[in-house]
Amino acid sequence: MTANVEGPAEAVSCAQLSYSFGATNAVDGLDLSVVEGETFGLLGPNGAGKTTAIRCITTLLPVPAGTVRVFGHDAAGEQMAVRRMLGYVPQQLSADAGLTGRENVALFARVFDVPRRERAERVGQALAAVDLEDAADRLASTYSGGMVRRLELAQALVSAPRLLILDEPTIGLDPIARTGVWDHINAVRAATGMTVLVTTHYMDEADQYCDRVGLMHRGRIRALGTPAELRRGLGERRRAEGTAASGALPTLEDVFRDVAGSGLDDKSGDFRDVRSTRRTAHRVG
Ligand SMILES: Nc1ncnc2c1ncn2[C@@H]1O[C@H](COP(=O)(O)OP(=O)(O)OP(=O)(O)O)[C@@H](O)[C@H]1O
Repeated sequence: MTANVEGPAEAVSCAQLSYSFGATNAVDGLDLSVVEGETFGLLGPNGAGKTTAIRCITTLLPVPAGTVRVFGHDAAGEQMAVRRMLGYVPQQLSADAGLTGRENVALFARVFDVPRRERAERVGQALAAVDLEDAADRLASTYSGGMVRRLELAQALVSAPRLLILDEPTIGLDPIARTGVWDHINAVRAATGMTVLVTTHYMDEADQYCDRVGLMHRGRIRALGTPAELRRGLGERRRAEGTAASGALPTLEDVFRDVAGSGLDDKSGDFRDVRSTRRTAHRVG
């Protein structure tokens, strides 16, 4: 491990991480570095390997090749130390509809070993951080989609993680609910200095909320930088090639299409849409 006397620590470091499902190389030699305190967006088309990489980082999948470190702890050899550092909001529903909001968060507090005498206060603080105090004693089955997402955020925050990992936190939410989720993430971040690693398919969110983004395609990062750097880079390249559209600066979506190329136009997008819609309907219904 390298001594890092100056500057922020590395919150996540993946070196040559690979993970295969049979013949499918889902993650294929991924190098990734997330700096402490930043919000890092992992973008990429369906099937790029984002969720698989995240599951390796959270220790939910093993690390068969390469290394993964979270604040210096090896995900392969120090699983419990890694888990104690992070809060994780997965794509799938993690709240129990048959429990109240408070009971759901209390369950996570127990699982994450929040000391018994601090639990009630910490659960209250986590619910307050996502603006769910008034609804805390209602069954989660009565919550809207946006409230469920905020509840899942409270579950992940109750252990006061140094690193919050969110897999598509705003998928299927209306624009106001999406803004609400981000406002709460950013408020906690401002108060605690927490690092955030997020995947999203919403380029506008990545542009607005992420300090840096990595565009993943076929298992590894193909473009990396601040959203502004990536947009500027594509603009300069197009001007040099003489292919710049008059007046219009490239958007992050243009960068995404440039990196992912024809991969965007295959069948997976349609399947994805269906899956997202179903997932949202399931959440809210
Ligand atoms: N449990 C699994 N069994 C077999 N193949 C899998 C499994 N999970 C993922 N894959 C495959 O691994 C590849 C990467 O999938 P992954 O879910 O990591 O991508 P992703 O970038 O998160 O996609 P999305 O944006 O659609 O969530 C895809 O080809 C996918 O079909």
